[in-house]
Amino acid sequence: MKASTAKPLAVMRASPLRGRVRLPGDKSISHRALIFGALATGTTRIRGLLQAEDVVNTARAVSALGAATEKRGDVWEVKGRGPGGLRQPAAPLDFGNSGTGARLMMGVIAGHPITVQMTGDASLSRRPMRRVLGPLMQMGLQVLEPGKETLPLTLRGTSELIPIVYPLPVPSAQVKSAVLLAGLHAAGETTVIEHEATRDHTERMLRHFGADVRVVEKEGGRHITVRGDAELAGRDILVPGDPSSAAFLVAAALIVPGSDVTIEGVLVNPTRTGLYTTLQEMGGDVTLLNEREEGGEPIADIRVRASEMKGVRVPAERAPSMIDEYPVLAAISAFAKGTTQMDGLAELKVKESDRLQATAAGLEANGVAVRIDGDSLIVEGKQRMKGGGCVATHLDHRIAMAFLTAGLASERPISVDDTTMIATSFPEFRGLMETLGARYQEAPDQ
Ligand SMILES: O=C(O)C1=C[C@@H](OP(=O)(O)O)[C@@H](O)[C@H](O)C1
Ligand SMILES: C=C(OP(=O)(O)O)C(=O)O
Repeated sequence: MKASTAKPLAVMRASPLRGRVRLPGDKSISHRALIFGALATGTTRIRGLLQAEDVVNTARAVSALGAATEKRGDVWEVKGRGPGGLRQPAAPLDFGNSGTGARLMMGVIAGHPITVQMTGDASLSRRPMRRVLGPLMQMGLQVLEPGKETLPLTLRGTSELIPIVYPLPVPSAQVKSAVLLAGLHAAGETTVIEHEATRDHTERMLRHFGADVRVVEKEGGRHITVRGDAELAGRDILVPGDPSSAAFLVAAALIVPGSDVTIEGVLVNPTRTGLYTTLQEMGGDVTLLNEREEGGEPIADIRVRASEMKGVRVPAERAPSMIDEYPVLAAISAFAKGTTQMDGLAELKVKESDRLQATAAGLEANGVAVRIDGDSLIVEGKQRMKGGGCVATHLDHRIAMAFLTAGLASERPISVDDTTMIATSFPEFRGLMETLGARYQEAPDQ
């Protein structure tokens, strides 16, 4: 039996998707704008902040730490506390479903002499925190439940953090960012070394706030250094449209015959655009128009038209630049001609669900030949998807949206067992898809 709060949904076939839309703000940038604003001296004004549950939880957390956040019209204001100025919260901080919120805030808490209990939902409470706690403990953070590596956790920070040089053992922007945020409060220079480029919004935005961030490419790695006497100054931030949310609209337009959709103002930072490169290689008619820069990030309008696609091999080194897009890429690979092989997907196993398993199971339930081989996912594209299956979403928004996208072109309707998690990243998903021509229908509880 499913929990009674689950909201199953079925996809009805779509007429051609057409129109121009603008998407809500990027989730990664939204979290960072709130957090950096809280650390800065003065007020930060954020336009285009994503108003989804993950980001709302981060806003609540920074408020509970003393940095008041307030919405005035379409601008979010954060009253920064200045260096070392966050205070002990009166209650545990609940990060809900959000790995980014929880892990980045661990880096912030590490540098303040406060004791903080952190909690999350069932999905977040299963996700590995050692990857962040390890380096932060080297710097001086204490975990009051020794040996425990999952939420809930109680952390005690210090105003005397020790700077470190930390080679990232996994390609994770969350780990990189947590260590750099702690480094802002350490005595001296903290360096993170990454061998695979992960999203660089922390580096870009810290500079925008006035921090001294140096990036040096050497010995095949990026050495990112921050100085610990940083004093950030409150800034204006404009959050571009989220390319990870745009992915569902782009994928839908590619597979529904006759579609022609333009999505305006999408972030096209090269550390985020692996999916778009891949879709172009598959023969997808995806064009970036009107490329420009806004608020230190590259953005563009994305035009996409329904296309016949062919299977490709997606190299492992591309994974960090499209890590959240594999469920939807795998789902629409079924509509391509031939095999699509996606390599280097180990990190997919530790997201909101084990996305490697959940994606493969969802495809199988809908008549697609798929297999997992080590860290690779291999989908046999037959230019069609039978459909008719119900997909188990495991508290994972991207699994839900991936199959609510594929179902727009499947032969029989696809349903998902729960849609509530979509609100964590993209509450407007259904409304926007319907504006373009998609149709969904509440499905009976499974
Ligand atoms: O830093 C970020 O904003 C994010 C980094 C990625 O996670 P990892 O750092 O675990 O790869 C990504 O999956 C997540 O959606 C957002
Ligand atoms: C992995 C994701 O987010 P987070 O790690 O912040 O929960 C995601 O949005 O796909």
